[in-house]
Amino acid sequence: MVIFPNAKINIGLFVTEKRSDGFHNLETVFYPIDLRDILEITEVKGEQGRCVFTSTGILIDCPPEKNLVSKAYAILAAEYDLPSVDVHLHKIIPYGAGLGGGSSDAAFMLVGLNQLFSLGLNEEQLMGYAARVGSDCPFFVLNHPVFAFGKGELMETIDLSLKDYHMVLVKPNRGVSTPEAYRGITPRAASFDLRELGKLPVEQWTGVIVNDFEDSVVPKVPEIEEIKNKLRDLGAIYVSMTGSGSAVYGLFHHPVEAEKAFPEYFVWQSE
Ligand SMILES: C[C@@](CO)(OP(=O)(O)O)[C@H](O)COP(=O)(O)OP(=O)(O)OC[C@H]1O[C@@H](n2ccc(N)nc2=O)[C@H](O)[C@@H]1O
Ligand SMILES: Nc1ncnc2c1ncn2[C@@H]1O[C@H](COP(=O)(O)OP(=O)(O)O)[C@@H](O)[C@H]1O
Repeated sequence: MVIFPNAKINIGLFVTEKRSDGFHNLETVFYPIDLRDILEITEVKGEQGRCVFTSTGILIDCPPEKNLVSKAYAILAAEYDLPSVDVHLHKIIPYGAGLGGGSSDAAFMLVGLNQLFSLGLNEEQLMGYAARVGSDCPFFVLNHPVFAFGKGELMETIDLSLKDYHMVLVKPNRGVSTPEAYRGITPRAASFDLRELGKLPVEQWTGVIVNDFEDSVVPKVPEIEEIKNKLRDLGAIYVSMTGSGSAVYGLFHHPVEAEKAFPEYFVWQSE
């Protein structure tokens, strides 16, 4: 089985409260984008409970057994008699980026195993297992635009489409780890109800739809501000960092020559 886990961007991100469990409550919109990894799951016949993980592409900075794909397998294998599998990930989505790539790989692994071995899990059950992998993992089970709150695991579907816009995504060479980014945050109340995002024209998002991580992350990765400025110079009508960074996206009315503008960085553009 070959599947293609996709990335997400955050549109607006308010970190509203530090919780007693050490996590933070947030309010954000998760929006799926068509930047994808490649994940191949192969059953090893006659064996049970073992997942051998290999990867190519971007080198992931953690051992195979710590990979979120292995974690997803282990969570299901603890409750179901799963045949052993060989899993190969071709990593294309940058990490330390705020694009949720690892969470997506894990969510697709859960969904893939459910299908491959006919486990009969419904969406709600899959989201429950995904929540044990990470806070933004359940989103990738749904994979349509949502308003997310709580730790990011609670979601309401929203009506929002960016298909009329061209998106350019740029990731500076330096990444940002999620726990480190949360450490720099001072929680504050949300200044806009992101459930209503679809009603606000993109042309009016600047200054209203903000990402609370930017204040603490940008001083550590000054390239983010340079990229935002360059995207604006290229004609972007809205620019923002996604998640805890360090990737930045811009929305345009027309396609632009982004690879030429950012030869030193990872660049992806929507079709
Ligand atoms: C910041 C966000 C915004 O969408 O995304 P990314 O930038 O990572 O993509 C998410 O909150 C990231 O979710 P995720 O990457 O799944 O985080 P987890 O693995 O659950 O948690 C990693 C660490 O981040 C902190 N954390 C995470 C989520 C949350 N709501 N509050 C937190 O304080 C905790 O320190 C936790 O130990
Ligand atoms: N399949 C995976 N893809 C990417 N990163 C993974 C994966 N599995 C585990 N990780 C670990 O997760 C870290 C990335 O998490 P994070 O910084 O939250 O990324 P992002 O903010 O881009 O979603 C990596 O540094 C790596 O150690």
